[in-house]
Amino acid sequence: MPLSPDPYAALRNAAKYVKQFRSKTFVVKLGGAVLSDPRTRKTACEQIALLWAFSIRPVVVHGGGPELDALCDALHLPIEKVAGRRITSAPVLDAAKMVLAGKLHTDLLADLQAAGVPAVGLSGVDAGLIKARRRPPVMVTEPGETQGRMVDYGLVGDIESVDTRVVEHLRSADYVPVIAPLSGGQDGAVYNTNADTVAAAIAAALHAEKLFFMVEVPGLLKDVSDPSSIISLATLADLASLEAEGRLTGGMRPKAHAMRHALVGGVGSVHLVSGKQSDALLEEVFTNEGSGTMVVREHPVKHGEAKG
Ligand SMILES: Nc1ncnc2c1ncn2[C@@H]1O[C@H](COP(=O)(O)OP(=O)(O)O)[C@@H](O)[C@H]1O
Ligand SMILES: CC(=O)N[C@@H](CCC(=O)OP(=O)(O)O)C(=O)O
Repeated sequence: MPLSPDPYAALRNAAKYVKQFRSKTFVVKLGGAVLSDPRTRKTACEQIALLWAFSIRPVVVHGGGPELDALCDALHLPIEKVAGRRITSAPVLDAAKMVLAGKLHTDLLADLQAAGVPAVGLSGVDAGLIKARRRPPVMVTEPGETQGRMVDYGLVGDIESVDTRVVEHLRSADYVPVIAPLSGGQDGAVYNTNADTVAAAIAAALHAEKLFFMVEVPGLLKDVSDPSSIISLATLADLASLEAEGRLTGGMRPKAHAMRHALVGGVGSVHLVSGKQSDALLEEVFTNEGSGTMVVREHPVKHGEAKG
């Protein structure tokens, strides 16, 4: 529901949340679908700028899957994803570096800067921020399949540790870190790591108040083909049921895993909001009803309590 049409009532209501979230850390993960359209990217940056203006401390993590698909296509490299994660050969990893720590990353920094956010770009490789090891071949069962199959993801990194010192250093000087989903391994290795996984690990390591995923859809859907089937509030148990029923497919699978990781790791709540609908992030933060899906560990918000 949008803000109240009475501007003073809206202001009073929003002020409650501004006070509650002042100095709190919000990790905002921008998905590829939001980033690949310059208009939605700009709108997302403007919303992040408003959080920043209200003394909320954002840390941005970005994806870039669709832009990487486009480069792989142009370079005649195969695009293979299993359970929402990319099989990454050496040439695909090179393409990932070009997109995720190159063009897309720089364009996002420029938009954040234009919106008034003092953004500084990093990847997980910088100052050992994200250390990973190569994912060994794993058994994966896709929704609808009865039997799993062994998948070798190639140069995909499973996160082993997060060293937030460089992030804290930037934040202590009032910069906003913007993190690309690459990770560093032993002996100078670089790995491709899913951006949802990175966002969850960063949010947990920073003890973030909230983690937001800005996505193409309005929120978590009971039926992915029906945008009106949005679930406003879910617990981890609800998420597990949806997964068991095969209702989470494609990119929502690593996201579900990431949500679980963040909440178990101590993040207060995880939110899935539209990156396409203007102001959906602000609505989720500053209104009682919110706009998307709020996921909490176990206890549903008490009846009548606000979502914000
Ligand atoms: N139950 C579900 N609810 C919402 N989205 C879902 C669901 N199951 C699958 N999806 C898909 O997951 C997508 C989000 O994952 P992904 O494409 O990886 O996002 P991004 O790269 O933008 O972070 C949605 O756009 C939607 O197509
Ligand atoms: C291992 C793996 O899947 N890495 C992802 C990294 C980018 C990403 O996660 O982008 P989105 O958030 O837009 O999906 C990839 O190569 O697509």
